[in-house]
Amino acid sequence: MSKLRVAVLGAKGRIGSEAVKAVRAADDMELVAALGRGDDLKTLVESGAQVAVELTTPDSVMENLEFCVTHGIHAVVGTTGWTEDRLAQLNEWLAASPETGVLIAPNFSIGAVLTMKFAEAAAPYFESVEVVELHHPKKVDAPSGTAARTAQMIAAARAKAGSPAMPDATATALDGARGADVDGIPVHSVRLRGLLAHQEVLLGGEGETLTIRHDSLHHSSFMPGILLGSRKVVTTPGLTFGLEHFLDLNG
Ligand SMILES: NC(=O)C1=CN([C@@H]2O[C@H](COP(=O)(O)OP(=O)(O)OC[C@H]3O[C@@H](n4cnc5c(N)ncnc54)[C@H](O)[C@@H]3O)[C@@H](O)[C@H]2O)C=CC1
Ligand SMILES: O=C(O)C1=N[C@H](C(=O)O)C[C@H](O)C1
Repeated sequence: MSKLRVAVLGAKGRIGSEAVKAVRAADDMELVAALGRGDDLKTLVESGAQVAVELTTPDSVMENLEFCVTHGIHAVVGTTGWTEDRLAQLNEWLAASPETGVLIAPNFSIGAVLTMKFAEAAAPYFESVEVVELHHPKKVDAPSGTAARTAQMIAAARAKAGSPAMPDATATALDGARGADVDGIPVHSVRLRGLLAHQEVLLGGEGETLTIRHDSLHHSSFMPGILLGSRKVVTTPGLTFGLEHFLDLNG
């Protein structure tokens, strides 16, 4: 069987360099290109890449994806910074290239995906929910893509269940003291030397609290998700948002 031809964009970065090693080590994949900032995207075409793993920065990801999608190269995207406008633009490009697949995964680690699903399931049963994400201090965006997605899923679950507004008597607050508001869910961002990627979802009800915590201790935690996404995206045209869609979480 022929090997899947995979390229990595952002190949010298923290997660990109780990992805290069993971693709090289996968028996069913061939690393055909490893591009950094300033490298020519035409290399993707010349190398015959079928999948581009996009692990760059929020200011680079759109240009890279436009190139990939318009050249029929599937993409597995871990880069953060997604907004409704950006997703609409990506969907426009995909509409003109209907056989191409793009997976955007706010988080590739199975534990983080499960944290999001558990938080979504638990949210309607508690009066209060807040998200705390904790990352290494070189991270350029806040809140994390994972925390933003978690908060969106919690808010949607609460809206579906008809949950009332959360109790909060705050009358005066310093700017930022109550965190960022993501669809009505407070999200707090900590940047601390020594950390990698961590998240807590705090849920509170009458006389009890539930804390769902996930820790990524090494970038290796993201690799099984990147490899799985690369294998699946080639047969999944259009936009898939969230690795959970490529996992059987009910089995
Ligand atoms: N979805 C997930 O599970 C994960 C996502 N991330 C996200 O991945 C992104 C990268 O994170 P890190 O590796 O920590 O950052 P980093 O700053 O270490 O790496 C980014 C790399 O991309 C390169 N780059 C920038 N523009 C480029 C371009 N146009 N073409 C090729 N390379 C380019 C930079 O020079 C740098 O080497 C961030 O958005 C981060 O939030 C990080 C870890 C896990
Ligand atoms: O920048 C990081 O490191 C990470 N970014 C992603 C995010 O913003 O959610 C995923 C993970 O948290 C690591």
